[in-house]
Amino acid sequence: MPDDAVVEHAPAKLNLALHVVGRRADGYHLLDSLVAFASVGDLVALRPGPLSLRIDGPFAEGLDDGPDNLCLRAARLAGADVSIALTKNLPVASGIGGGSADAAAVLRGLARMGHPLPDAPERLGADVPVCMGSVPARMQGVGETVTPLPALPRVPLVLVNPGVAVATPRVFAALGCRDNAPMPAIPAFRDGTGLIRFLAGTRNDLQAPAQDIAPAIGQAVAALRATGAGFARMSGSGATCFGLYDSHVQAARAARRLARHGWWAVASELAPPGARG
Ligand SMILES: C[C@@](CO)(OP(=O)(O)O)[C@H](O)COP(=O)(O)OP(=O)(O)OC[C@H]1O[C@@H](n2ccc(N)nc2=O)[C@H](O)[C@@H]1O
Ligand SMILES: Nc1ncnc2c1ncn2[C@@H]1O[C@H](COP(=O)(O)OP(=O)(O)O)[C@@H](O)[C@H]1O
Repeated sequence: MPDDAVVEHAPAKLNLALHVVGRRADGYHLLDSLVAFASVGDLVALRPGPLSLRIDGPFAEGLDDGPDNLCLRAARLAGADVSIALTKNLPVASGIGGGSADAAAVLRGLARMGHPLPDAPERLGADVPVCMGSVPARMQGVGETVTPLPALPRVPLVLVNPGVAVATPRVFAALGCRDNAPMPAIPAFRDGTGLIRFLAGTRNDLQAPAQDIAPAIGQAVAALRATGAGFARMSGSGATCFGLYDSHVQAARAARRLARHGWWAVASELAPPGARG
């Protein structure tokens, strides 16, 4: 029987740099972030039918498939009745935007099925606008200002999650200073070395407060460096960390070593534009 599913890849979002540069009156923080996407991600498949959600995949357990799931919230925002199958490959609530990526993938898929994109997708989450395009971008404001950047080099990387949950609001609340300097101007990068040189002059302002809450994050970053990463940092509000490597062989070997700690560790690469898994 032919399958009429519309399939969308929901790539992991990486905050390669994340500067917190202020705070709005409503408590949301103003950000300045270099966002990229990895080739690893979740998968959503949409089929015509009454609104429903089925979840499988390595991180399906523990993720609620009820009405608050971001896939269903996205479909409701678009006013669409659709049957959604989500393959959850990314750890939940871990700083790589899995929920936002899923919501954006549902909206993209619905657009392919003829449903107009809803206004203000940021109502679903601060990371949804950048996940809509899933291309490298400078993200500012509270996430609603997205400026696409030229393609990044396809740098081999490893994502590692030390298995600790850190709640995003708690990390923001633990920030020492909320008025930090913005990122420097972002040049075009010819290779991974140029990208790493730039990142060395940037920060993730959420890493120190997240590490105070969950010291395993510091251990994960140190372990990435010990496996030869030329650069390692936490993404978003954590706890997932990334390391950038010279080669895919080195990244694959590092992921195998890091997994021996009992951590989720996958080798991937910075996704080329248009990559859809
Ligand atoms: C920190 C970031 C950086 O990309 O990534 P993650 O760690 O979530 O991946 C995002 O801004 C998170 O985006 P998202 O996870 O969609 O956040 P939301 O659900 O909108 O907000 C969760 C909570 O985080 C805090 N929050 C979020 C975004 C922001 N700019 N300022 C904030 O203070 C608020 O307390 C808010 O109630
Ligand atoms: N489809 C989904 N995938 C992941 N998380 C979801 C989803 N729907 C709702 N959530 C909820 O959204 C929150 C943020 O999840 P996620 O986007 O994975 O994390 P983060 O914003 O830290 O990268 C979690 O508390 C989770 O329970």
